[in-house]
Amino acid sequence: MTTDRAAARTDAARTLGGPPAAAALLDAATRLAATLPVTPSIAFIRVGDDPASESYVRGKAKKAAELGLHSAVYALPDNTTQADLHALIGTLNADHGVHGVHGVLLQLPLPAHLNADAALACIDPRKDVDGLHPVSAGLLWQGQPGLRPCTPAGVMALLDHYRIPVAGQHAVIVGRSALVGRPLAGLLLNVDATVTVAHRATPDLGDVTRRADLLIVAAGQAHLITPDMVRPGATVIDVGINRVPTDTGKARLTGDVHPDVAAVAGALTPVPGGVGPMTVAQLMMNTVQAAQNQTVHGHADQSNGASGELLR
Ligand SMILES: NC(=O)C1=CN([C@@H]2O[C@H](COP(=O)(O)OP(=O)(O)OC[C@H]3O[C@@H](n4cnc5c(N)ncnc54)[C@H](OP(=O)(O)O)[C@@H]3O)[C@@H](O)[C@H]2O)C=CC1
Ligand SMILES: Nc1nc(=O)c2c([nH]1)NC[C@@H]1CN(c3ccc(C(=O)N[C@@H](CCC(=O)O)C(=O)O)cc3)C=[N+]21
Repeated sequence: MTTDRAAARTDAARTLGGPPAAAALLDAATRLAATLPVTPSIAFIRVGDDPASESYVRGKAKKAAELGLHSAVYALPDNTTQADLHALIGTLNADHGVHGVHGVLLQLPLPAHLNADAALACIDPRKDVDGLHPVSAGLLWQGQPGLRPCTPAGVMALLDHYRIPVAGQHAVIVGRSALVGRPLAGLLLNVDATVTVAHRATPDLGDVTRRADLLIVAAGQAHLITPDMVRPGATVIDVGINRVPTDTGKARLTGDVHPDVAAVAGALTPVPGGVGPMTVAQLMMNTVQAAQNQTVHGHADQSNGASGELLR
């Protein structure tokens, strides 16, 4: 009877919704913030007029306000120079004290004439709430405490929330960006997964993805992952956010995973409503932790992140 019912269903996969897991993370961030002597404060820097970046920063600032954190958005014009950008970061780095800034987030991508890596490297590592400074990346790869990139850390929090086992599992990541794929590989390795990272030069992507117990896709290619590329019962995390046109002329968001994968996977994150909300929630947690590291005795002399909770 059970078998018949399972066979009749097209959506076998358990849906791993982002909002409940994000709510738990936001609640933890709120409780930690309440123990601090300061109101955590984050500065967003956005350059140019990319509509997606505008909307992401608006969403993050709104969430910060909901949690009672301070935030400020620095929207710089498209013709901003590298020196202007570094000067603003320097000012925010130096803004210490009771009403100071604890987190600095540089929204990517930047206009083509600007060097994002050079700008990210200017951020004080203690204020690197996006976890993209080379110091943060190095600490992650050494398995040391530090601020972790929000999307990869949000994926880990989502897996944790839904009690998806990671230790001993074969995790396959599609994508190797500094923002998502690479740091995710480090985080999974730190909790004892066996990790494979695939990219455009991987000759037979399906051959690799079919080996995954845990498949995480961050390629930015709508519906790249089809059902034949997924081992039955695997957990599939769809990080991709793709804007595709619809008949009505309005863009619709879709992931890197084809919807038919739901018939094969054991568990699957939706897009939207999956990893996206986790990214925003993790940023709030990182901001509160950065504020703690900068203000609470015993945390102040750390280069970036000291609490045991940051280890993974
Ligand atoms: N939900 C969220 O919170 C977030 C979602 N995103 C989304 O995640 C996606 C990835 O983002 P990001 O990492 O910044 O993107 P990048 O474009 O920087 O990196 C994409 C990676 O995917 C690989 N890739 C692309 N196409 C293929 C393919 N056909 N086969 C194998 N590998 C492929 C690329 O390989 P190669 O290196 O060889 O070029 C690259 O490593 C995007 O859709 C983005 O919008 C990003 C951040 C947060
Ligand atoms: N320095 C930097 N840090 C980032 O973290 C960063 C970045 N640059 N550049 C771009 C990507 C993308 N990103 C998302 C954040 C939230 C959602 C999100 O909340 N998505 C909602 C839907 C949002 C909508 O409807 O548009 C969801 O998936 O449900 C998505 C994507 C962070 N990024």
